[in-house]
Amino acid sequence: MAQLLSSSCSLTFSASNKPCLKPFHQCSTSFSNTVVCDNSKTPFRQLFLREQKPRKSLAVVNASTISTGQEAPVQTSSGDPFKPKRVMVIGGDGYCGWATALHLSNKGYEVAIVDNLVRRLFDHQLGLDSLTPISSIQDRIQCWKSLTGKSIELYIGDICEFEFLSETFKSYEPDAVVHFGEQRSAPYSMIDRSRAVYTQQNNVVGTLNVLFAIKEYREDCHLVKLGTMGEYGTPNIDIEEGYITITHNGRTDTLPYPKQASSFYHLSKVHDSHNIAFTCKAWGIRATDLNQGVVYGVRTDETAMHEELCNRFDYDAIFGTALNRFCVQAAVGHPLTVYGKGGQTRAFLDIRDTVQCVELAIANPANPGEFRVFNQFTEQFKVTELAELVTKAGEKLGLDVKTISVPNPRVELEEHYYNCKNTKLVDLGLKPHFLSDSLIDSLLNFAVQYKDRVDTKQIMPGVSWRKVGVKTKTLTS
Ligand SMILES: O=S([O-])[O-]
Repeated sequence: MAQLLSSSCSLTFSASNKPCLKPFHQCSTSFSNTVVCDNSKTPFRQLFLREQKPRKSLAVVNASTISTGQEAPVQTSSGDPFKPKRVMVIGGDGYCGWATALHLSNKGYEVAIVDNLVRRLFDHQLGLDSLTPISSIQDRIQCWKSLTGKSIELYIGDICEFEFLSETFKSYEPDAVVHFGEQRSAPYSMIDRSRAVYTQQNNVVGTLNVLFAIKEYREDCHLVKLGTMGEYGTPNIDIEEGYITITHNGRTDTLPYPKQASSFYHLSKVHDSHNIAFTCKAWGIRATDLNQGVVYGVRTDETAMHEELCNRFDYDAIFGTALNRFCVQAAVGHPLTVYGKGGQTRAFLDIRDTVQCVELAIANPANPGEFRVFNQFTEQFKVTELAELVTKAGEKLGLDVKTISVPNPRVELEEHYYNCKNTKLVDLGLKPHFLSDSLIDSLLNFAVQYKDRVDTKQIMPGVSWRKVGVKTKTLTS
């Protein structure tokens, strides 16, 4: 069984290859507006907390105010206009999930967070920590309520356990599910066999369970699923939004764009996409796959409202995303670590655009049976370009920023063609926050503010795509 909160960071996986998480939710006591389950046998004392839902209708973003490009208004299966109000955010305690849950709540949606808090557990297991101190999910939600008067319901549990998920669905009755609840790190999935198996089981089974829950209990519910631009790999042709029209031997068809994922994590997202596409066809599920680029930034309008709402900011080699990591490296005088030649081009977006994109997808739902794919990013950069931008911004602040090339732990092209389409979210009304000097300045200042919390041992890559083996690793560097 996993030894939680162990300072020696020893980690054991159960025979089923899952980090041992159970039992996170066994409800027993109910009082006032909260249902609490306390399993005090786990060192990580978990609460299953569900505020009783007020059934009053709230002002919601009106789908009809934003142009969808669709000819007929989106309808429920009974023919009424479909206006989502109740949104379930799976993975709502994570980096993108927390920012999204608050944003949707702020915009007038009723929001429930579903999370098993495993992301916090990964940090304990691997000896990592967010640059920013983050409050417990219970304190975060309480703080939001006292600042805004808005309630967010909370369901703690694992969506891979169908009984938990079905109870949650029946209780909350979502109109839309935003699914961030996956192991989201490529390096994590390449640490060892057990993490590779965990990533694919967790991600693929979790999504499959969500699809079954929608079919069984909420057939009009719109699934907004976080995919990744990494599903496409780096083909030597333009990357379209989900589909490509091909003429072959004189015949033409529009087909799913080829997938060339390059880690067990990215492959889990490819498998998800196939399962979702199939269930849209077979069962009439309505779904949007948001193939998201690399997210940077930390503040959104909502998380900036109070320090207890502060989002996590990962800078380590497992969960840290490129630009955020470079800013922390610059702040503490660690050279920026470019992997290999650094000519890898990727698609990027500001976390303020993540929350905007999800809101747009929800407000403009897919039709029943439709499997939409949106490429969710705003700009493309080479890794070396990002390093140059951070170097320049650092110099302005008086920081001495150096860049080094480290042996590339990944198997990937280090120089390649890359040109991706991203018009669908813009057509729905996305107003991008492009990467500007002022954003990099503020990220750098942010990193400087918290630099005493930086553990430089977390920075260098320790997970190799070629050396991944069957022996369970307790440390990654
Ligand atoms: O919270 S996450 O996505 O690292």
